[in-house]
Parts: sequence; C-alpha cells; structure tokens
Amino acid sequence: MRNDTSMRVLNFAALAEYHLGDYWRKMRRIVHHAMSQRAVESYTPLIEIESIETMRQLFDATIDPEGSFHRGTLGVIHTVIYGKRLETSDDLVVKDLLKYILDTFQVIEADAVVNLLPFLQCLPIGLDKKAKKIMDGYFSLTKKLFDKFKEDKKCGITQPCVAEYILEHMEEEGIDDFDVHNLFIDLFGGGLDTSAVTLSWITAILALHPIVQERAHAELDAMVGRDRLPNQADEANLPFIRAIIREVLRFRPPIGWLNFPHQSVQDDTYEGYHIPADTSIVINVHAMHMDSSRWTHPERFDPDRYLDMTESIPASANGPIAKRDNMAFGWGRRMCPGIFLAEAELFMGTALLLWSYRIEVEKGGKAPNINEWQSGIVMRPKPYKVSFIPRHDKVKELIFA
Ligand code: HEM
Repeated sequence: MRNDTSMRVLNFAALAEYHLGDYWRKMRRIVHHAMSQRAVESYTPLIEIESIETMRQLFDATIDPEGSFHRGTLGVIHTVIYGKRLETSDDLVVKDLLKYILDTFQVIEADAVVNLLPFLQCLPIGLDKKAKKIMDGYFSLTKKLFDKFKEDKKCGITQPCVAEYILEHMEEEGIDDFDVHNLFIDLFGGGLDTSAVTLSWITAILALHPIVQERAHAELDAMVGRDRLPNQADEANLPFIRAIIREVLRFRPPIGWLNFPHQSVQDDTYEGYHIPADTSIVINVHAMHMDSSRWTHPERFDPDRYLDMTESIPASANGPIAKRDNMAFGWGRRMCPGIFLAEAELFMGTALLLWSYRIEVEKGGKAPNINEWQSGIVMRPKPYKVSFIPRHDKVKELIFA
C-alpha cells in the first residue's frame, strides 16, 4: 500500500500511490496489457525512430542532454498511449505535457514535506491551489489528446495502442473518463522522467570514463560496423552495452536511494523483529546496491560486473533476490510495469549514443559531478554540459537519413 499524497492534493489517483485493492488491480491489469513484453516488441520500431531523433538533437553539440532525452521518452510514451507519433507541429503539446508532468512531481514532492511537517499546512503556501491549476490543465490536455485519438482512429491513422485497448474495454472494466485520464497521466509520469534521467546518468558517467567508452566503441564496431545504425536485434551481441546500462542502474538508480514506501498487509516477523500489519516499510535500495558482500568495491563504476549476465533486466528482476542485478525497478506485486519498455529504451538510447559519439567533458568547462544529484521523486544528476563528438563520417549521413 502507499500513502495518498497525490490523491489528496492533486485529486488524481496515481497507480504508484494507490493502495492494493480492486481499483489498483483493474488499472494495473490495463497497464500490464499495454506494457507486456509482446506489446513492447511491437513498439520497437518507434523506439528506434525516437532514439535516432534524440541523436539528431545531440549531433556535434555541447549541451545538457536531459531535455533531448525527455523529448525522446515523451515521444515513445505518447505513441504507446495514442498510437501516433508527435509531429513537429505538436511542439506546444510537447511543451505542455513536459510542464504538467514535471509540475505534478513538484507538487507531490512538496506535499510529502507537508505530510512530514503538518504545521506547514497552516502556512499560506498555496499548494492546493497550485495543484488544482496543474490538474485542470493536465486533464484538459489528455482529454484533447484522447478526443484527437478517436478522430484519428476513424480515419484509420492510428496503430494498436493503450487508448485503443481502453476504448474497447472501458465498459467491461467499468472505468470512466476520470480513470482513463488518471491512467494516461500515470503512464506519462512513470514513463517520461525515469528513462530520460537514466540516460542522463549514463551520459554523465560515460563522459568521466573514456576507457569504458572505448571498449563500447570497439564492441559496436566489431558487431554492428559503421555502415548501419545499431538496432534492437543487435542487443544479444552487445553484452558490454548491456553491462553499462545495468551498472548505471545499480550505481545511480533513478528512483533514488529509497524506493517508494510499501506497506505490510499482515503481521510479519523479520530477523526476530515483529512488523505489525499496515506498517510503512522504506527499503534502502542504496544499501542493497552498495553491499560489499555482493559487489567488490561497490562505490566504483564497473560494468564488468555484469558482463556474463545473459538474462534480461525483467527476468533478473523477477528472479531470486540474491541473484538480481539491481533493485532499481522495485519488486513484488508493485514492481515497475514499464520495465520491458524501459529496457528497450535504455538499450536503444545507449547503443545509438555510443555508436554515434565520443562523449567528452566540455573544453574548458566543468566535468559532470556524479557524486551529487538533485533529489526528488526521481534522482537526477546536477545540470551539466558535455560534448557529443561524432565518431566517424557515417554518423551524420545515417542519423539524418
Ligand atoms: C529506467 C526506467 C524506470 C525505472 C528505474 C522505474 C522504476 C520504478 C519503481 C522503482 C517503481 C516502484 C516499484 C515498487 O513500488 O516496488 C515503479 C513503478 C511504476 N512505474 Fe516505473 N520505472 C521506469 C520506467 C517506467 C516506464 C517506462 C513506465 C511506463 C510507461 C513506468 C510506469 C510505472 C508505473 C505505472 C508504476 C506504478 C506501479 C504500481 O504501483 O502498481 N515506469 N517504477
């Protein structure tokens, strides 16, 4: 179970915060259907397209890439939900969606502080008013997008997507417009920042590890070559790229040091401690990821730890606890349902990034500081700038083809 933060302030029922029960089960079923391994395989071409678009934005640039990664993950999740790519003419939609998603996070974070220090409720901080304004705007935008989906569907210009599934199952599942928009908002919230921030950590960390980059470049040159872009089908042949992603998820998990709190559903005993039902349990992911009995020098970034790991991230996350590669996606019934999509986005993003660029610290600029971060629901690196230097002549030709 979770606390009711977003429901109380935002009048919105985030799946991640909803208590275990029939409503959660129903919504989770829909998300599960939309994010299953099979569904994600059907999204592969679009993940490739959006990842290439991100590479275009980074071409020969010296920038903080977080904005470009956000645009890419938003593009993916928008198509997954509405069955149609965001077009250049949709720039305003992109801007508004990004703003609403990040604003809701801010309100949830601020409200968590108010929950912790209830006397703040007496101060005129205007959180409820701010939350209402955000949600009114956010709901009317998702409504507009759903209406547009229905029109596009009539014209046959959509592909199978979450909106289609929902439209067909609304009656049978007994869900109304409010539930539908909650779900869309939840998927945007769950799917945008986490994957984008992981790619941002990957970039910052790689900028500080040129030897790791060289090894990845060698793997890509040997297995993919320079005459074509890597694609999802290359994944099995790129163990070092996969190892980099896993090590970043262990080293800097985007959901941070502590996972969302869970709650015991019944009395339990753990190592002699009695845990009554309804106790909030905060799991120290950082301690698990930095356990020196499991990882040698856990404070070091070392992808070699995962070089021999052949199973997928979702398979490992569902395997025996002692053998899991990391805890970044949570565990048990509440484990992240977006894990298949995330794995595909992280693979394509990282493979393309390393195929295309050498990532260097800005000349005369400051190196990213990966030992500090911005805290919040998602733990993101402090703003940084790096240079994306094309590795060879084919980069421009192929990513702009
Ligand atoms: C690197 C990428 C991602 C990471 C690290 C991540 C991590 C997490 C974590 C730690 C949780 C809480 C699990 C728990 O309570 O044990 C969670 C929940 C959730 N995630 Fe993700 N996530 C990622 C990507 C995604 C994507 C791409 C989507 C969907 C489009 C998504 C949708 C959700 C949803 C809906 C929940 C709530 C599930 C529930 O409570 O039933 N996530 N995620």
